[in-house]
Amino acid sequence: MLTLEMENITLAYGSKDVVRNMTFTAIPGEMVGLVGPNGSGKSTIIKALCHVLTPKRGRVLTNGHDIAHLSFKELAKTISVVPQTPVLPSAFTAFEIVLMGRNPHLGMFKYESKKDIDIAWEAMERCGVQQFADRHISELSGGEIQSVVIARALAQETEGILLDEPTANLDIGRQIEVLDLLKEECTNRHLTIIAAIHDLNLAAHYCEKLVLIKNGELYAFGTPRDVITTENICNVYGPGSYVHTHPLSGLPAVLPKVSNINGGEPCAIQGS
Ligand SMILES: Nc1ncnc2c1ncn2[C@@H]1O[C@H](COP(=O)(O)OP(=O)(O)OP(=O)(O)O)[C@@H](O)[C@H]1O
Repeated sequence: MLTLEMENITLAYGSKDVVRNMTFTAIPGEMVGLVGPNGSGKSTIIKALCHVLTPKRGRVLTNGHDIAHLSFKELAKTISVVPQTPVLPSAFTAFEIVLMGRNPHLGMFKYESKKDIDIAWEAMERCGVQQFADRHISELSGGEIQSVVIARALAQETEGILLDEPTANLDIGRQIEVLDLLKEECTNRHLTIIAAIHDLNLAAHYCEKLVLIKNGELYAFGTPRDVITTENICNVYGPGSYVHTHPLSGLPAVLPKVSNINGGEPCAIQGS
């Protein structure tokens, strides 16, 4: 089981700090959503959590150990990553891409065993992409590729999964399928999942905790009910939306304010 912590992290590109003093913790069985406007630092945080980017200050801890001291292989056995724009070899089939998830588990100069092949195939079935197994990755749509890369992360069998906009290229039906699957994996296998998610309503529905980021700084951290309030959302994203309570789930739901465009008056603000 994996506890993943950011401890007072500052992240920079060159001399420019883009994330400052970021602290939060994700625990097993919890999905944590990174939410915030474009350019607020979500992808940069994901990069630091998988040690692609070294912090200027602060530490990333896996079960209390500084991630900087883990070997590449140890890290790959602990955390898998679904990037926003995966760079994949176009000549590979979808199955070969998913099988790559087994690489950290192979010995030196060893090929995949039948067990590795079974695990990769099962991950494809769980993600509903088995029908693409023999197709080259260059022949798949953006949404199909995204699902294949999620299958690769599951095949890696790590206790932590980081996802940068996992539903960005998916239609609403697939968004729900993918988030249902991640939620089920998270709950049943006690995984620790951190995902950058733009859609605040999906984030509120699926995540136990949210990290709300404004200009690279932590604006709020807590449950969706604590974090998604009209006041917080307007302060971070601007005044165009309001938060009401979803009639079925009781969770916060974000809608545009009624504007003069469709003849209405701005709505009274609720739930702040
Ligand atoms: N490689 C880079 N070099 C320099 N600056 C960068 C680099 N990558 C990102 N940035 C800058 O860092 C800031 C944070 O970017 P980041 O991609 O983390 O934001 P984000 O919240 O993921 O945005 P989005 O929601 O648009 O994907 C932005 O100002 C961006 O321009």
